[in-house]
Amino acid sequence: MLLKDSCVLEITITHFSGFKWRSYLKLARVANKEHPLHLSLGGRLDEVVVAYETYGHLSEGGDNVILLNHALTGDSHPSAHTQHDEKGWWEPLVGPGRPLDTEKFFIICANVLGGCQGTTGPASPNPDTGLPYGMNFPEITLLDTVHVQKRLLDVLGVHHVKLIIGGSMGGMQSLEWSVAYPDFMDGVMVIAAPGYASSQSIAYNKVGRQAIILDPEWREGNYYGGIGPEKGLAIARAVGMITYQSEMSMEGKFGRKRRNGCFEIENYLDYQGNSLARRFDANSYLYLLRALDYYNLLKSCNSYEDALSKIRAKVMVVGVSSDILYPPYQQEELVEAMCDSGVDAQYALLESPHGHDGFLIDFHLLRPMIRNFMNHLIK
Ligand SMILES: CC(=O)SCCNC(=O)CCNC(=O)[C@H](O)C(C)(C)COP(=O)(O)OP(=O)(O)OC[C@H]1O[C@@H](n2cnc3c(N)ncnc32)[C@H](O)[C@@H]1OP(=O)(O)O
Ligand SMILES: N[C@@H](CCO)C(=O)O
Repeated sequence: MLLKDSCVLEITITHFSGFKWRSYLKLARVANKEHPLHLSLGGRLDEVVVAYETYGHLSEGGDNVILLNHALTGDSHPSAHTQHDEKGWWEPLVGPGRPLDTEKFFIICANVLGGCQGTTGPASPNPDTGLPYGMNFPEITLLDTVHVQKRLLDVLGVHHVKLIIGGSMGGMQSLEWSVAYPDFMDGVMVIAAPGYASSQSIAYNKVGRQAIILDPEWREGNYYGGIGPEKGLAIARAVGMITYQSEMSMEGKFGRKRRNGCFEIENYLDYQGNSLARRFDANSYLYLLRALDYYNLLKSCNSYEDALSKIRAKVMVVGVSSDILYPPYQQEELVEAMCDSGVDAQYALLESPHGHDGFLIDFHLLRPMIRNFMNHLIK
């Protein structure tokens, strides 16, 4: 659905003080009272603004679009726009002459629904009250984020994309895309993401959420303008960081080294936890972890096979050899099920010691994988 009154807004209102305005950030309203967003779990949003960035130029035929999806705590900034701009989370992969080549392709990256970097989320004002939603924000799924992205592409006049790509939560969104809008893309590349959230991954998320909601500063989610549950969020991130690494990478980096009376791994987890507490909204973290828990391609269909058989795109699934969060057998299982459903799907293993976050570190290994898949799409 194309909203006739969609427009780029001058500012987005958010009550999250860690929101970082970047000069290349663009905003689009993709839902309003006349065209609300009906959510998969029954809720509704009467106002949705999406924060996004674009790289390169849309070709005349509109056949050069790549949609790039970020992971849990990422944002719409995968790469610097100029040499003076801040580096992004996929800097070595996105840019002129890089595998996601901004001289050839029009690359779009949007902050997710429920996020805290410009797109509508729990820190946004509830249009009914003018106050931040907090925990009155409706429950969301990654499929809802996909519908929001689709509305954004409609607004941008994009009718087809060459590739949808992402790692971790970004990979899950890419898969949701391939099932929800099967004819909209030529290819989908999914890195370090499973076909559904495992019980173990839900367990880690449970601990993270508990750390936040048991922080007295969480105040049932009504902390905007105050301190907020910084300690709880830092603990939640520490748990997450353990799952994003591997025994080998931690042993290599920290071993049993000590400093200031603590093991270095403890210092590291404190540092990473506190860093996230400064740059991320705790309520967004709660909602996005829950969306990860709900992720299950079964949901939109009668069976996993039914869902996968809808896919028309060519698919490349990459597992990270040392990933303890979404171990490679989960990607192998997914590709096997896809092939059984008649999908043109391939599997590749990224041999990395860095664990789940290998997709944010081992760029030299990802580079040829992306290039090869792009060539496969162009054939
Ligand atoms: C799409 C997206 O997913 S976007 C979100 C991705 N970004 C994040 O997750 C942000 C958190 N950062 C990270 O997890 C990592 O930096 C990665 C995955 C991006 C890269 O991994 P690596 O290159 O192996 O970095 P590493 O895990 O060693 O972390 C480096 C940071 O920890 C700090 N650090 C390292 N050792 C210690 C220690 N013993 N004590 C305290 N701090 C430490 C470093 O100073 C550095 O800080 P900086 O990021 O402020 O410069
Ligand atoms: N470390 C990344 C990946 C998590 O899946 C992030 O924070 O988004």
